[in-house]
Amino acid sequence: MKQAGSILIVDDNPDVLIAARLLLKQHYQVVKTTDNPFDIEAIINAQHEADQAIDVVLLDMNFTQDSISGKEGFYWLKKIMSQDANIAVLLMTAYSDIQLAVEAIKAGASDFIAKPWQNEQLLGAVAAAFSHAKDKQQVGKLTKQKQALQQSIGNQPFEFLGQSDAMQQVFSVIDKAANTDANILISGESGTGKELTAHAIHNASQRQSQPFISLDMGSLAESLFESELFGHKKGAFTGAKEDRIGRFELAHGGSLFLDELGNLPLNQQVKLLAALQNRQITPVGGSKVIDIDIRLICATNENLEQAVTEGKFRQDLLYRVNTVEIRLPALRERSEDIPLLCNYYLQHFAHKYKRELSIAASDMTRLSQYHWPGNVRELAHAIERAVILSEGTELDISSVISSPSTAVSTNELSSNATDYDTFDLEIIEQRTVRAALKHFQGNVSHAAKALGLTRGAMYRRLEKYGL
Ligand SMILES: Nc1ncnc2c1ncn2[C@@H]1O[C@H](COP(=O)(O)OP(=O)(O)OP(=O)(O)O)[C@@H](O)[C@H]1O
Repeated sequence: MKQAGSILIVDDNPDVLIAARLLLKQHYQVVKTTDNPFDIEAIINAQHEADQAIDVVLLDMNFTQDSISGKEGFYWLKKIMSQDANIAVLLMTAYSDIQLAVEAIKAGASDFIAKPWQNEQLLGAVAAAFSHAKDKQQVGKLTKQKQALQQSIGNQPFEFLGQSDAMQQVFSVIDKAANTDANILISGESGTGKELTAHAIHNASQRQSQPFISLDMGSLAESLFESELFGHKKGAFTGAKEDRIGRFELAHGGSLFLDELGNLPLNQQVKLLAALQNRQITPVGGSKVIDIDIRLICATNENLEQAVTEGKFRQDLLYRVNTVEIRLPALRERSEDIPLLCNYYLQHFAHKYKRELSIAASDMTRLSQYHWPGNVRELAHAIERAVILSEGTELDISSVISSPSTAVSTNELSSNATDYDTFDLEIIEQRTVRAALKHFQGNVSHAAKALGLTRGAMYRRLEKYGL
């Protein structure tokens, strides 16, 4: 049976091309030949586009008649390696020369073979070159996977805390569901800990030593969804300068976390559903189908059932992703957790900014009564800001609760954001952002849309104002 794989033979002698082709065609699926090394680049590109990327090039060392220096071979070897580092190049020459062989291998060739060859000898060298090419491809893939993993490690989550009954219930569902491969849908307002929950599920699952790959659908331009999810081939669209591995493939063996699932456009929902049903994907512009083994975790701060009713979200996709549902309570619904969280973040930021600080009992009561519209994210930012601004050994919570720019009383929330008692644009902007968040019950995407901001721009403002 023929082996999968593509080989290109480059030699200016037509007899050599015919002999090598006849032999290798019996063993490999794709065998291309050329007597002109200037065609190499175009053939490699065409094979790539046809999803039959060249794995091995069998390359003559000397193209000009009577040339024996091997210089041309080295020139084309370097060109091939810079065009596609995954290709293994097997050099051949009629003038067997150990010194040349050593130099060729030092320059990056996979091996060296002397002409005329014995068939068995050539087959052995080509098989070794194929295995070298597979190793190179694997290393390339692992390097990309490592980069993606390092990004997730960079966002190392905080501890996941909660003593309230509501959070204990959440932890219990995580315990039960983590070890199954069930798809999980996490819902809750912005800042309630949906991403932290996704990490907790992955870490408690049997996939914990495999990648955890996330994709925030809220911050993606519509044209990028498909390529981010499934990857693309070089040249698939303008700007696709090289192959890109999609998140599905990066997460293979591990967990894929799709944040803000409600933002996925309807035409992309069909593709996601097909990928989940078939457990296979095809990169944009490619034709090769790739098997995928992932555990899917999705999050949303939208009501997806309502989105189904409004025709914005596919019912069949919702059924696919919500085998288990976890609803995270807003912080104001579990105010008994507030002291625990305040102390945890106080300790964290006091250590970070090398401060010794505590929270007075009366201030803790005020913090517990505050309604925290931005949930735990707001609490963490508020504590960090207070740690920086406090002067004594007691945490000064005036920057959290009573400064005019950050304090939010129920009155203020119900007041019109554009009732000007100040013309300070920053304060007006901050109030407007708050009012929009309140209006959309903490739904960042909706608030951003209403304000005419991208989700990224909205998050920058939330950070800036510690919301
Ligand atoms: N239970 C918790 N214990 C400790 N920290 C928490 C908890 N919940 C959330 N946080 C912290 O709050 C911040 C926001 O959490 P996370 O990103 O998980 O929220 P989210 O619900 O995914 O938000 P969004 O919908 O805006 O993406 C993070 O810094 C996280 O560490």
